[in-house]
Amino acid sequence: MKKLFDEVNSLDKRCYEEFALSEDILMEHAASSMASYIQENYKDKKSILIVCGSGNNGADGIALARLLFKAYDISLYFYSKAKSQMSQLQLNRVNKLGVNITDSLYEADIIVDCIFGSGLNKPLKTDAIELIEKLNDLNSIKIACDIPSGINKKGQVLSIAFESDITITMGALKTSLFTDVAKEYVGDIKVANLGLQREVYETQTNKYLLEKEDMILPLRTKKHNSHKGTFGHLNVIAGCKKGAGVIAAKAAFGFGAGLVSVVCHEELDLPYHIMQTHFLSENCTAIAIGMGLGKYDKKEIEDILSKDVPMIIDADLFYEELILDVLHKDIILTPHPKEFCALLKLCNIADISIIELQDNRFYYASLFTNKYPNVTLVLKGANVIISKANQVFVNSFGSSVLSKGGSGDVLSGLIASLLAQGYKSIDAAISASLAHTLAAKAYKKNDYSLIPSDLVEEVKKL
Ligand SMILES: NC(=O)C1=CN([C@@H]2O[C@H](COP(=O)(O)OP(=O)(O)OC[C@H]3O[C@@H](n4cnc5c(N)ncnc54)[C@H](O)[C@@H]3O)[C@@H](O)[C@H]2O)[C@@H](O)CC1
Ligand SMILES: Nc1ncnc2c1ncn2[C@@H]1O[C@H](COP(=O)(O)OP(=O)(O)O)[C@@H](O)[C@H]1O
Ligand SMILES: [K+]
Repeated sequence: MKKLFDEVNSLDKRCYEEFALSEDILMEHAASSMASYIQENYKDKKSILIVCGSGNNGADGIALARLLFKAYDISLYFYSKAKSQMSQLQLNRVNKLGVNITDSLYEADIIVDCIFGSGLNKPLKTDAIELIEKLNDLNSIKIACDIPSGINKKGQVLSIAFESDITITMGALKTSLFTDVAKEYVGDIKVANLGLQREVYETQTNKYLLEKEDMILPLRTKKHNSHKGTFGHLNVIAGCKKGAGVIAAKAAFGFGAGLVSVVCHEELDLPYHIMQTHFLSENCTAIAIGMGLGKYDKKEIEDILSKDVPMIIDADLFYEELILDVLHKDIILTPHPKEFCALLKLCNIADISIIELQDNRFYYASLFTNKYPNVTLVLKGANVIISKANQVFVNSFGSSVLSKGGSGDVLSGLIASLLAQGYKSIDAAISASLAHTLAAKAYKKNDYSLIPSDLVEEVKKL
């Protein structure tokens, strides 16, 4: 996993104070990282338009113009006059070289957005919105310097943002690049070193971006003397919408649980390898409950929730006060944003709209897990946030391929499967979430066509 930071100003400051690196050195490395990226990846391109604002984001752009002068046909466009000390210094340097400064926006092969970086601290004015609209309409390769202009420090987009293909971010990864809203704008994210290796530049953090290597599959290579019970017995509680439980059960079986039973009073048409029971199994090693639950018998659900068995709770139960009785336990919750808003309200943490939640996902996820430190929260979305106590992990591999009914049920099944097989809650949540999104990524048919069973088939091939 890679470290994520809410802000890097303090890390820059540490470079000046502890390592005696000047702002000029840091900026030279920032610009030089962008220049190398462009030269390595776009050898055949000719023209580059660098659009600059008045601060140090603009200064990065001016320095980039100097570094690529003569290698490409470079033009600088100024949204506003160079104001910061560094941008004036950089401007002085390019003026001496004779870099072209233009007042027209044109469809260069590459456009680099250096209008606003981490300094964006108020809503965009109309002229900035119009500028970004025009840039977005151009059919160029689009690179954002540090962060696409229009995304603020919290990862919110108040009006519009630059739609980049690539964001080259300075020093370290920031949480603002990993909100659901930002995902529409950031493209591929690369990190530019600022004159130090990342492990030296970075300090401690409690937030991490998950990588493929963080997925621990339930491989059986070290288990030879085994039987089906070795790999756990999952009980999935099916409710009114039985399909949800069945999808979860199938996913769980495909992800390695030795036995899977669906608990349901009505007869179900299940594949032969999945069992049906009317009550919890004596030997069950994990429970999945909530998906498709609908109307239920309160006493029965209370009994199930009171069991001392690893448990994942999903969907309908986030609207029920019953859930308050188990939030002190080591359980996993997998709400989507609407369900999480309902849960926050039930817990008296906040009464907010989905928009407000989506604009502050990290904040509310942390509020919740700080209040309930034994719970592992999997807050679904375009970038899934997984959090327990003070730790936060982000899974950014998902895509709109997954925006289908039933995708969440597959996820619950995958998590439950790992719980049944003995994974710790946080490990089950991380590995199953990665498996879910990487399986969707591996799906090669049309991206509108995925159905839950396709997802399970891809999970089997991971
Ligand atoms: N501090 C450092 O050592 C480094 C800074 N770097 C660059 O510096 C950037 C931060 O620079 P700054 O702090 O100067 O900030 P920015 O360049 O992001 O922009 C801030 C400027 O825009 C103005 N502004 C903010 N919101 C506005 C709005 N909505 N409409 C109009 N004007 C607005 C501010 O008043 C300020 O003048 C980073 O994003 C990064 O690109 C990099 O060179 C790496 C090293
Ligand atoms: N645009 C997207 N990008 C990434 N992941 C997505 C996207 N849309 C949906 N998902 C994922 O798909 C799943 C949907 O779950 P959910 O909304 O509970 O659906 P359901 O209850 O119908 O199964 C979640 O894991 C979510 O993170
Ligand atoms: K920018």
